[in-house]
Amino acid sequence: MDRSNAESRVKELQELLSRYNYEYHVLDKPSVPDVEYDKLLHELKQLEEEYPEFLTPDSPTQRIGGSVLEQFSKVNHKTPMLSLGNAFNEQDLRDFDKRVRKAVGDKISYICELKIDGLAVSLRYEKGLFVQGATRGDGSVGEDITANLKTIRSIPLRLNKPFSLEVRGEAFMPRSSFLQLNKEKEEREELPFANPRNAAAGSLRQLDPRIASSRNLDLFLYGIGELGETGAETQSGGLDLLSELGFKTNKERRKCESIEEVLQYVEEWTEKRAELEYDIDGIVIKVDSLSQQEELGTTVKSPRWAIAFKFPAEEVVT
Ligand SMILES: NC(=O)c1cc2c(N)ncc(C(N)=O)c2s1
Repeated sequence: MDRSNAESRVKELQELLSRYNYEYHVLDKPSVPDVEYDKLLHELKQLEEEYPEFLTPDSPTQRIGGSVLEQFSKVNHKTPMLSLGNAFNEQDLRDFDKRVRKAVGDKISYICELKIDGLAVSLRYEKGLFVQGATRGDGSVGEDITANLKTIRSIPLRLNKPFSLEVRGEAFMPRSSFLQLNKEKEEREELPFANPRNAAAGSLRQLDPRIASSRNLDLFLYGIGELGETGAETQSGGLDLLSELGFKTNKERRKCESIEEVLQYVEEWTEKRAELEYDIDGIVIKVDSLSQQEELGTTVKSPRWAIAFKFPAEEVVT
């Protein structure tokens, strides 16, 4: 194949494989069998080896970086990654609703989202390209785990629009992967992980991205830093925008027009959370309007416009 054909074939394969990857890992609706994906990926790897000038950092072949890191460098979060205030029962939620109404009046809508039991991370994109990913750390300073996050196939290496923004989400390990990993650990007489959250945290803290890549991690995005730039007016609109940009968001979210509807949603998921393929440790309830969120503001450590209902800890069967 001559150079100019190689260049257009590389571009065609990068587009095609990014789309197939998106269909499989974000939409969970693959349009081609794995063997087709692997064949095309192999062809792209060969062409990029033969013509390295056509290799780009966002190519589907660049998910697993080469080097093993000595240590993680530090990342200062532009906007702090706050923690959430907790609610443990119906009265706590009613008190939250009262506080919100007192501050911004009675015209409010809430959005309820599943609280993923994983590790909070932030991803930074510049002109649409994934450039850096970090752990929450202490909320202001986290660890640079870009190489490990690149191995999570549902994270787009390039957005559908050349936006520069920071997004937040929860990295997690699906329960099936957790059970498989512990089975392999026990076979190797290694100490198993206590739960999927520890397994996800331990995997993202590996200095060798090849190990992180083997752990089948995933990520749900739920927040956009500096929302204003993107024109979203509500949290639910922000989630729709994240989906449009190619991110994986959790589809179980629900708009609630009253605290009664919030309580219903909490009740529903208290019952059926075991049906999910991943662990959740509660429900996050947020005031949907971003201008009302601004009005409510934050305390030093958590937003006044959101609260986490925590499920009662499950009795550990010994
Ligand atoms: N600490 C936080 O602010 C959050 C933590 C989490 C979490 N673990 N899962 C889901 C959400 C969400 N959908 O907003 C949030 S928000």
